[in-house]
Amino acid sequence: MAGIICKHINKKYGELEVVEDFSLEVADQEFIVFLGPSGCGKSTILRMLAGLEDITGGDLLIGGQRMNDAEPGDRGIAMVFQNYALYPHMTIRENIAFGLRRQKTPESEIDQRVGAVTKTLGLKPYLGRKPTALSGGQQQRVAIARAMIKTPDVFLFDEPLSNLDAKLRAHMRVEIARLHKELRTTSVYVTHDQMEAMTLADRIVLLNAGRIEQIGTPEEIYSAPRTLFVAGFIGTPAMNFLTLRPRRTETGWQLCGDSFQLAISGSAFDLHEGQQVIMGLRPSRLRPVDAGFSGPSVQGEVSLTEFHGDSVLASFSLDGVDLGSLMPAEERPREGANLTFGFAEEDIHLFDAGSGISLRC
Ligand SMILES: Nc1ncnc2c1ncn2[C@@H]1O[C@H](COP(=O)(O)OP(=O)(O)OP(=O)(O)O)[C@@H](O)[C@H]1O
Repeated sequence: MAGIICKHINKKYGELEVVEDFSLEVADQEFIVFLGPSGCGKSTILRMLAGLEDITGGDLLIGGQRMNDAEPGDRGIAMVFQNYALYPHMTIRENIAFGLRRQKTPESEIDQRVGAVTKTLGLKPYLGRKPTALSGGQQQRVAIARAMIKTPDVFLFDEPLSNLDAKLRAHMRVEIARLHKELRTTSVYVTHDQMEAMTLADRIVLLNAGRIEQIGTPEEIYSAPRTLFVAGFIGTPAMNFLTLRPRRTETGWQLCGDSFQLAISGSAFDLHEGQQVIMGLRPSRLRPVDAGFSGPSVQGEVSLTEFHGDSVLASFSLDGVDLGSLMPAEERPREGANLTFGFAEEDIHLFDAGSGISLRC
């Protein structure tokens, strides 16, 4: 087992810097997920950890040892790829045993270890088959078995579930979580799927354009996004955003839109007169309220309702911006209804409109 330390790592392709000043400490046994949009540098960082890509600058330590120039095979890692990377001419047993056989491990030990991992992963019935005779999910399980059998210090996963359909992806996600609970091997997992990140990660590293936007537990990233980018990236349906101007009042602050004002205490935020701010509100926190509601609220005419199963997303427009309110399906409003949507001050996220940085103190 081993922790990983990345100190000011960067990666350049010629003049193009695709990873900038990346610093992170992954604790022993931790499950870290790199999350971000396509092209943000997740795979490049993972490949630098694996030794499949040179590190342009900075230091990489695995288990306390500097690994910048170590061969992939000398890093104590095992990697699971999106495309499974199985040998098509070999049986499942041969695929799983390949690494051990190359290390000249005695056959009796290979048998025992193949038996153990295939039992854990439910692969025993398929040992004699070739990879093409397995489904995508089964092939990915073989790829995981092949990584597991090496008993590495660190697992690296590069979008391992991307080629699977939604149902199988959800199933394999649970399987990977279960394996981690059992093995506690330090893991770094790359995905652009926020559900995978939220459910698997001890901590998420959210990346954007080669830079870290935020590092935190799934709860921290969801409930206290530090930037507008994080707030917009995490959460389904996406967060509502409105551009407002704060004005000081005798009792607190007024957030002024073009056609409405919201009175808040503002005590949790670093606000200034004359500033432009962006308010974020999760659709699930914006709910129809009665006339007696005393908290902050906005009004709007429901233009569309979308059925989501247990819930309904009602859309309305305010200051020319489309907003959504997520409510239980049985409260589905009539399209055209004029409603008041209320929320709690604690549910407000405020960001500086220029820098995109959270204004929460
Ligand atoms: N060999 C290369 N030469 C030049 N640029 C590259 C090379 N490999 C990757 N890049 C660039 O580096 C950036 C990061 O790529 P990377 O594959 O790490 O992104 P990613 O976040 O993993 O994206 P995805 O989710 O689409 O795989 C991208 O802009 C990509 O175009």
